Amino acid sequence: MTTHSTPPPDTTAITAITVENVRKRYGDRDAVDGVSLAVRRGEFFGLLGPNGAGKTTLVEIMEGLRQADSGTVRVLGQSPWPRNTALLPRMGVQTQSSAFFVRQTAREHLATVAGLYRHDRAAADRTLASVGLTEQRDVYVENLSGGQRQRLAIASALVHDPELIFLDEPTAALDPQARRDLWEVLRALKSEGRTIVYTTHHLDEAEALCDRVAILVGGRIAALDSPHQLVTAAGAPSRLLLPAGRIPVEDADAIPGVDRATVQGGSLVLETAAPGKVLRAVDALTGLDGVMTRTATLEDVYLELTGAAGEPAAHPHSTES
Ligand SMILES: Nc1ncnc2c1ncn2[C@@H]1O[C@H](COP(=O)(O)OP(=O)(O)OP(=O)(O)O)[C@@H](O)[C@H]1O
Repeated sequence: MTTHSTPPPDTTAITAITVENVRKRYGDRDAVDGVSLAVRRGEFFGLLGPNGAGKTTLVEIMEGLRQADSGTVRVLGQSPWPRNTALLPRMGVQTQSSAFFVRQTAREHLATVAGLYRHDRAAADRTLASVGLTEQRDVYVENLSGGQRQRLAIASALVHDPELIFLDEPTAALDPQARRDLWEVLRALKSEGRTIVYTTHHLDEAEALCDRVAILVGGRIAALDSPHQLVTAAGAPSRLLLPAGRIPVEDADAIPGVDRATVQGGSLVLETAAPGKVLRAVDALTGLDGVMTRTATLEDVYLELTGAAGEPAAHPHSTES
């Protein structure tokens, strides 16, 4: 009898990164404590979690900058550790401590980085323009503002046209307009089919940009799903806001469907799981002029999961990977 061994399926066409049961310990502290996840090709994948949750450690393991104690990691079908030089041209990495050639202008710096990857000056100019630094191209790196430097760090991660991009809090030092401009740059990168792994503390940003997010707490995944699914599954209450004083708080509390009524910053806030019913009741009482509704956001889910103590939630929303 002959036996046919079936080759393992080639998942590299659909999966950019696979992390299986990865652990990393520093002294007696588990920085990453048995994390498994898969990032799909072309996916905008967010990594969220409080300070010290293990995000940077996990990302550095994926990038091949740090060795896991145990578990397996595959990036674009290859192991990133020991330092895999074949992966470098295919990955773009922006970190919180990106290094610059400080005695160069922004343009010279980027052309130097492009040159390391055998890309030309035109690539440097294109990328400078895409992050809104054309006007600063002749400014020495050391004379750039914090936000401009951050944009140069992002440009340095993009200039060689990588298919997989790691960005670590890229909008941390950006003003609101630059932040929105960067969102457009990132959306364009995604629409070109690139995979983006995005660490951020801005939950609005994760909600606006990411296809899926993993919320890390204490080195473990507390939730992993699309922002929409996480918000829907959490069943967090909606809020109706009325100008304070329009209805006494006690009366508002007694409206059927209202879970809690409070006064916050000039508004009467009604928390409810039945916004339609409460809206109709408010309409009957005072009309709907000046009434605003706020649905639950990823921030509500995040705060519930991470809690004040930052301990892992007992019941993860999803462990899908
Ligand atoms: N090189 C190191 N040596 C010892 N402990 C470390 C080292 N790097 C990180 N840690 C510890 O591991 C834990 C996870 O840190 P990590 O930087 O991965 O968290 P993070 O989620 O990226 O946090 P932040 O949001 O503050 O950047 C923390 O308790 C941190 O103090």
